Amino acid sequence: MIIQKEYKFYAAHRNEELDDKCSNLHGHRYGLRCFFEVKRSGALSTLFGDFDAKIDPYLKDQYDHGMLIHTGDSLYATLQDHMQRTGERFKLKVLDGPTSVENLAHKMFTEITEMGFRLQQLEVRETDTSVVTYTRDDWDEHNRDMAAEQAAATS
Ligand SMILES: Nc1nc2c(c(=O)[nH]1)N=C([C@H](O)[C@H](O)COP(=O)(O)OP(=O)(O)OP(=O)(O)O)CN2
Repeated sequence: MIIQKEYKFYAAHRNEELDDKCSNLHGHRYGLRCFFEVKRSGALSTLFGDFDAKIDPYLKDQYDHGMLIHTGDSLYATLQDHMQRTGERFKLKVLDGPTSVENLAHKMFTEITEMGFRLQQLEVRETDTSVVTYTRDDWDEHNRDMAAEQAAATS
């Protein structure tokens, strides 16, 4: 059985690798639609509130009104330098790759899985017209690709 739950957060980002408007620092209202695999026990399965109790604070603490940033983006070093010099603290959500919806979906699929939920798929909406549907198969393939890249880098 699948339970669908929807969430949202606001965050800044840019994609420094793209040679267009997306390399400008800008913001989105990100929308998440989670498809959770659950098991029924009697009249109920996982309570809707059990998802919210973990996912709402996770989004508030780690993503909402923060900035998604790639460690390889030159802006990351600049922001770190600024924080060190001024003592000011920015809420940064650090990704190992560019902050595309595809990479964000991988990170969030991993983090929600680590909370103990089993996702069948995750939809991540970046704009009014663009949504990425990221399945468990996509996640498995992404993990395999990342492991292979890491092995190649260390060999
Ligand atoms: N496959 C992907 N394509 C694009 C991504 C991405 O993450 N994965 N990201 C972007 C940009 O970050 C951008 O913010 C969104 O771009 P775009 O859809 O072109 O923005 P619009 O303002 O045209 O949105 P509308 O809702 O269509 O007005 C680009 N591509």
